[in-house]
Amino acid sequence: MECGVWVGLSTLPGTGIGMFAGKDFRKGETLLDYGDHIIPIVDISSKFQNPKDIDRSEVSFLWTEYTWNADYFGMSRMGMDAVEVASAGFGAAANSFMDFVNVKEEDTAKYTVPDNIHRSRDPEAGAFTYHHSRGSFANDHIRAGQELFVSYGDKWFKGRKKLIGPVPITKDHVKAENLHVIFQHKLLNRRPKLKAILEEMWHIFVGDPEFNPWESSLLAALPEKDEYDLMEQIGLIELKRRKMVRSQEWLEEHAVCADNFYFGVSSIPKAGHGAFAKRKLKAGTAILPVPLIHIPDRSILEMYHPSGVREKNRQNKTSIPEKGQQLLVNYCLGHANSTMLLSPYGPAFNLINHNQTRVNVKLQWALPKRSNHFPEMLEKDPSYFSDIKSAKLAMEVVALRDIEPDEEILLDYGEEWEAAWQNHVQTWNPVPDAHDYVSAAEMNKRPERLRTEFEQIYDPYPSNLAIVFKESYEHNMGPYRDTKEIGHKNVKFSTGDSNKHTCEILSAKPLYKRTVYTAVLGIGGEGAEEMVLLENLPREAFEFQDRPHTEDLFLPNAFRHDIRIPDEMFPEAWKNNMQ
Ligand SMILES: C[S@@+](CC[C@H](N)C(=O)[O-])C[C@H]1O[C@@H](n2cnc3c(N)ncnc32)[C@H](O)[C@@H]1O
Repeated sequence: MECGVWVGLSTLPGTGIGMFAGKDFRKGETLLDYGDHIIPIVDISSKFQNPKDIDRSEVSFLWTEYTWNADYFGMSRMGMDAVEVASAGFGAAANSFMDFVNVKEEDTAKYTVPDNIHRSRDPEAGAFTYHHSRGSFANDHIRAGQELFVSYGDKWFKGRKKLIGPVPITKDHVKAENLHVIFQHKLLNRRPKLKAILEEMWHIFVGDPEFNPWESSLLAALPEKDEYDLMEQIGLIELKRRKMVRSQEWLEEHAVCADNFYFGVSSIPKAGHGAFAKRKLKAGTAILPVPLIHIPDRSILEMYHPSGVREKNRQNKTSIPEKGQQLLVNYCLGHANSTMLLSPYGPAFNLINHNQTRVNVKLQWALPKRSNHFPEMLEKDPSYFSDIKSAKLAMEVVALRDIEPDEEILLDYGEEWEAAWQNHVQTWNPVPDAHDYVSAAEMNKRPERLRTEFEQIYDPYPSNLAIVFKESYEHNMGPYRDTKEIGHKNVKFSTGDSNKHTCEILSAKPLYKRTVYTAVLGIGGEGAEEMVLLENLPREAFEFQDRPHTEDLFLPNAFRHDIRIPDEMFPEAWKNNMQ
């Protein structure tokens, strides 16, 4: 069967699912016809400051093991507190093995607002993410069957030794092989250089005060006992590489293809982006793996203003959600009678839209032989899942009928979702000031001259916008190096990004057929900032930024509803919330 990327059990024992190449890829080639869908999870840490949550001793949120820091995507300024990013697809579902990384993930995502959706007229505003298509590429020549490994970075593995044990990090395999050579051929053969070698070993084992053989990522890189002869012949790297390959037959039986779709704007007006069939898909076949992160208590996704949380902490009151729910809710699977939500973290599922008349796919629990799905979990109470620190559930998307190439993939999200959506559209009204709203992304495309602080008094920008100075500009160019420190002041807002600075435009003047600006920048951290006056700055040195909590996903009237799991497949044991 033709398939570029498969999802099945990883070749790394005990690590759940992995992703596999279904064909050869040249270095630089794109792995899938769609990138990761990017969903921000905002201010989630403020949940942990909530007395109600502290009472519950430990709040478990498994996504934190899979998310990315929003700094990578320039999204950290969205919230008041930390912003994490769910990068469903390679960013969350691929394993990492540092000496064998063969996939490069883009560190940016695309930003588009399809169908010109605007909060002044469209009930769809803020109901889906505008960040998408984070691509992944082969960073080496990849052969069919090889497991695909992304880089989590050495730091990630070092920080998780207690949780997952020692895992070899960068260069550990070369070091481990050298260690073996030293033992076998130099020390054991008692060559005259014994002293130097012993010193080297001493350094490796004893010189490092942190060294503990059971925690050593280097020793973890050594092969199994019966593999030493083979290592002698082909080397440790090649030995390991051969173990990270699945045959085509294995993949067809034990994995599900993740390469059946491409990305596009939905055929449903204003529904956002969608998934489209890349090839003919046969009725009754599993056409997409859906690995799931369990969220035993959906209240973790209630969203509120962090200052509101602090205020409530002081008064020792339980929290009342002030800002609705995280956008992630719209991408989760749930049931009316349960606090449990399941959040898909593999590729493409987050793109699938709802339709009841054109529905062509359904969900089913995954077959354990071709996923990381443990049916016994369906017998447990939701509270049991709080202590489960790795994903153990999976579904599959199954074609209900033959699906032709280019057809949009559509799922029935359930009666309750449909009713909630109809009600939302019928009762929706724009928020006050919606007509004035222009997003920073839109504003940054406009070529017009920036308004000075004085001009903004009588002709203000929409209140969601701030102008910031980009430090990257400072590094690249610099006709204005002539800076003057002019004092300190309290910051108006945090740019949420150490490379961007708050600024005020004092004046604009023409210089060699272009406009240049004089601006005061605030440089420094929280609280008081150092003020610096810069002159002759071009427009490229500035950008508009959305102030925290102003983007569409924070709209109090944005639609929020989980996708409903059909009654017939929802476990009785999970029904802890009978209304
Ligand atoms: C799982 S996402 C589907 C992908 C989404 N279109 C996107 O661009 O990210 C679910 C969200 O898509 C939108 N959506 C899906 N089906 C829709 C429909 N039939 N009509 C309107 N909006 C829809 C809603 O905003 C919903 O909350």
